[in-house]
Amino acid sequence: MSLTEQSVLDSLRQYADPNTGKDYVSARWVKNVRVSGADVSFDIELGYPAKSQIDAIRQGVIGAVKGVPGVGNVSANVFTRIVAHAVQQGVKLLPGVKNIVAVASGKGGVGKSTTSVNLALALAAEGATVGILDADIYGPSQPQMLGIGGQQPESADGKSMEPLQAHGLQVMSIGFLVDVETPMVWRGPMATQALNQLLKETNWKELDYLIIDMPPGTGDIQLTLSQSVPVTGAVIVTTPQDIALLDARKGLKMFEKVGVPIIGIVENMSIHICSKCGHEEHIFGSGGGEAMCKDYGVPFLGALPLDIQIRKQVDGGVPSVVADPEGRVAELYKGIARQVAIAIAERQKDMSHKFPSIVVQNT
Ligand SMILES: Nc1ncnc2c1ncn2[C@@H]1O[C@H](COP(=O)(O)OP(=O)(O)OP(=O)(O)O)[C@@H](O)[C@H]1O
Repeated sequence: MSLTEQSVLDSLRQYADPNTGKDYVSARWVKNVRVSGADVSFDIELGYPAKSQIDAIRQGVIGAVKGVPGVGNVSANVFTRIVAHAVQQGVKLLPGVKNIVAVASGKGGVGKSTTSVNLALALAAEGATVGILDADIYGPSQPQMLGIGGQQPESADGKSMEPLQAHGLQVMSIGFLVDVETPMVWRGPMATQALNQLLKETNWKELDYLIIDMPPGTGDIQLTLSQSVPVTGAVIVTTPQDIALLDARKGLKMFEKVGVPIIGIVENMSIHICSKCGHEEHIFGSGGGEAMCKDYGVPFLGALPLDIQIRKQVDGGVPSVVADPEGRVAELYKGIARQVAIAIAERQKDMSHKFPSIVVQNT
């Protein structure tokens, strides 16, 4: 086989991405192949953040092309470019935000906020620009979980707000604006208006992903939000308890109803490991989350143990992914984040900017 662009592409088909299992030629992530004499260079444009894996991927693709007879020097430029993907029909993307992931739960207290913040931090750790919007009107906990409680956003023009910064994330929370100690009684329209304002009047800066920590439950507020916010996909958090699973099913149906794809389900507090003797116990039952995923044909993203460190770290303002980045729990969150990013990368890209907006005018 002589050295041509085609023979380079054929050799690259032999290398499967370590996360998607697919080759980059089929994914159309190979760009700018150049053959000059015996030397070859090309770009691999990953659709998901992979800072910790870029070197290994570069070695892998170079190795694949080195197998072509007659090849000399091979150089590969591997980088990530995250683009905006399609959202519900008729809903416009937000300026400065490429992809929105709604993290929801059918009921409160299952660990939705803990999962949201660790997911956001895991995406950021892999090199993405990430924001988190705490829309949990019933118990805004992100300011405390990120160690920035008591702070307030600044506004230069009196109309829009600057997000706060914590552990590399851009952060906005309903908790910055209301007194967390005296929870307000939110009526539906008031809550959705406040949350929409919070989302749209924050100066998000070039976000690859915005994680929204949704209010728990599946009532009117949640339904209106999932209809009006441009969501790329939803992650549902549940515990293995029957009652939580039942509520999670309602959450799943709510998103389906409004045309938001479900990225997958995270099972939290899945297994308790005794910190003294290491004994493992399924306090809330076992296998429920996975069974639910099978029933509904949605991916099971992973399970987090009921672990005192998770609680201590997040409640102390330094979530596990930052507190112990190489630890077992951080690895679990990173695995979930990777699946979320890949699911988004594989979705249809946003094409709305390619079409002119049609304005009907009476002249
Ligand atoms: N896997 C876990 N192991 C131990 N503690 C956890 C775990 N996940 C969450 N927690 C703790 O459980 C409590 C509730 O978690 P969190 O606030 O994330 O739940 P939530 O679903 O967002 O609740 P709500 O919707 O009511 O605000 C927190 O104190 C948190 O630290």
